[in-house]
Amino acid sequence: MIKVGVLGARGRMGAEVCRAVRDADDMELVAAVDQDDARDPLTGAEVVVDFTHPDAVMGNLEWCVGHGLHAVVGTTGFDAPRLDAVRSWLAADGASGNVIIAPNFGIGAVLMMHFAQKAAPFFDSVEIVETHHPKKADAPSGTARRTAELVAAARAEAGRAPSPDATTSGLDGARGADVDGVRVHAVRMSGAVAHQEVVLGGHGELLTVRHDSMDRTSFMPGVLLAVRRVPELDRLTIGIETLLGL
Ligand SMILES: NC(=O)C1=CN([C@@H]2O[C@H](COP(=O)(O)OP(=O)(O)OC[C@H]3O[C@@H](n4cnc5c(N)ncnc54)[C@H](O)[C@@H]3O)[C@@H](O)[C@H]2O)C=CC1
Ligand SMILES: O=C(O)C1=N[C@H](C(=O)O)C[C@H](O)C1
Repeated sequence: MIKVGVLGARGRMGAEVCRAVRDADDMELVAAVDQDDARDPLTGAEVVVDFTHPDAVMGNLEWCVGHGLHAVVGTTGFDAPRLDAVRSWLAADGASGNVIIAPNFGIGAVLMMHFAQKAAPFFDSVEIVETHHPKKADAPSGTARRTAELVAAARAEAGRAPSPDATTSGLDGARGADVDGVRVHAVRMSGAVAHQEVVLGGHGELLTVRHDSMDRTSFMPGVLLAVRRVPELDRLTIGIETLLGL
């Protein structure tokens, strides 16, 4: 049995993870911790899953690495300096745990990102529209940021010029956020869970790659896969693509 602890256990995702771990035949939920709870019960876990808040996750992760625990992190808000900090903790003398940080654990969402990355070099234009529930703290979503980075890298490698855009005047924000030269638009909508469209445009045609998470159970197969595999990974892994053989 894999002993699992959950950080953010009373949140939307954390509560779903607790359910999924309890239902898994090969896992045991040994600690369910939320804000202001002591972290000590997590020391009985082999793998800690974090779905908390971008402001909280770095402190949690440093603590997990310092205690030799493997960590599966779904919390968003990771940029290059944050990832460098995690790498430095993992490289410290005596550090023994591995960490996987994934902006999206939905299998369909990972495939959507992969398909967008594959398509990106073939089109003149690409923009991303993400739609989430209005209680989401960060914008754009971690998934949209990561998709933009992957799409931008694929286009740069193929020698693609930036998406054409003749805008010379406009209201702030009208053209979305610029992530590595890719425009990202964030919609916050009651009734939504997590949705993303990558729109690609070329000669007389548009291709839309779309994914919808209708329910937070959509993330659980990916979370459980990461919990099972994190002990055999090499220090820091970004995304679950490699776990899926992509
Ligand atoms: N990677 C993925 O597939 C997914 C990632 N997310 C991300 O997960 C994060 C959480 O999302 P939700 O569950 O919707 O948020 P939420 O607000 O419902 O839950 C967060 C929970 O974390 C707790 N918390 C805050 N600080 C804490 C701390 N220092 N220690 C322990 N618990 C703490 C809060 O009290 C709350 O119960 C967000 O960053 C979100 O973007 C959400 C869905 C899927
Ligand atoms: O906050 C959410 O809900 C989600 N967050 C992640 C993100 O920011 O990409 C993953 C998914 O989109 C749901």
